[in-house]
Amino acid sequence: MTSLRGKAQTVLGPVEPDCLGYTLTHEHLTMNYSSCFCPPSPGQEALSDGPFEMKNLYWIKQNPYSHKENLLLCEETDAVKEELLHFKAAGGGTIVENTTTGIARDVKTLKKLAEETGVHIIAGAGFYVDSTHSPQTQAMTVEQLTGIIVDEILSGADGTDIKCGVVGEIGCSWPLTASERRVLQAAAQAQAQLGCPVIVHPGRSSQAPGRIVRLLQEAGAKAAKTVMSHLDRTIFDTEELLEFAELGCYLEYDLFGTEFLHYQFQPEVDMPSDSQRIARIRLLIDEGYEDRILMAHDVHTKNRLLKYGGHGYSHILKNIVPKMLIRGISQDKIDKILIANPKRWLTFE
Ligand SMILES: CC(=O)NCCS(=O)(=O)O
Repeated sequence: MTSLRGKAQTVLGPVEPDCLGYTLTHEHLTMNYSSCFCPPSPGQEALSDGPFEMKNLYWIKQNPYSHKENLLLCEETDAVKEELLHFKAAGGGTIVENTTTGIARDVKTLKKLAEETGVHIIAGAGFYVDSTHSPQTQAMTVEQLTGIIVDEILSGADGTDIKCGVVGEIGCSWPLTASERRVLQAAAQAQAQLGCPVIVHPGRSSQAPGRIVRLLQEAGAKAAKTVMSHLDRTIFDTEELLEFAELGCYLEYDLFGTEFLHYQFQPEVDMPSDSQRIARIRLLIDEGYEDRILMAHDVHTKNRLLKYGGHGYSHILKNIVPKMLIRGISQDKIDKILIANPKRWLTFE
């Protein structure tokens, strides 16, 4: 328990959770994803190094991780600011910015964006996947990692006094590496000490989410303060999904707007469409999990921005909510998913 009890913590300081409003629980406003570059298919190297052009946009949409410039969301602060103003005009209130150590978190830029747009921005503490862990991170004990995470929440991140308000996204590969396991245990200890929200990026296996939640629980975390991200690309089987839901964590469908034929990180998986995501959410509501569902876009490459012909940060509010209503999901349930559930998760206990 800390003085943050009953509050949510934004990059501008603690706020009353009632003021958060419509909340996207998994986005990035500035990050560098070059560490996850996927070499292009033979013969496509020139496209990979080339600039954004109208005639390349479809290729970039299908191969987002093979276009080098596309991975540099950190270069687009002006465009992101404009988009945050659109998000606010569409009724948006809060964005949880999940960039952690390893993919170029920039809390100073987040603070400036919050000041200039009036959107509440909540920054993430902790570490991304193992391939981005520094040798120092790899060598740390759970206690040392816990100390860093707690400090990022209580004192400030990256040498600033700008404080994080969630732990994560904590990056996990499949299978989990030893360093990732220690980071998860540290996230759990930070949660036990501070009562803070935690959010996890699972490895690409349907077994990963369950393993992670159990590991967190064994290390002292509460499933009810934990979000499992990227379920859209991770659990496809209905029985497996409902079994996982029983563990009691938040179930996040956060790749809205991502529609492609070929999922570069895992070609054997068919990335669902937005309509299929809505159908999964409908199923979870029908099965009684409406208090556990969260939604977001996880914008993390340039091509997802309006500036590059993408869907932007307002896609859920402008396009997905109307479609959810058409599919029989009531406004009351939508408000649970986009307001009440994020608020409960983001409030420190
Ligand atoms: C930034 C990030 O981790 N995005 C997730 C991409 S994935 O394809 O869902 O793993």
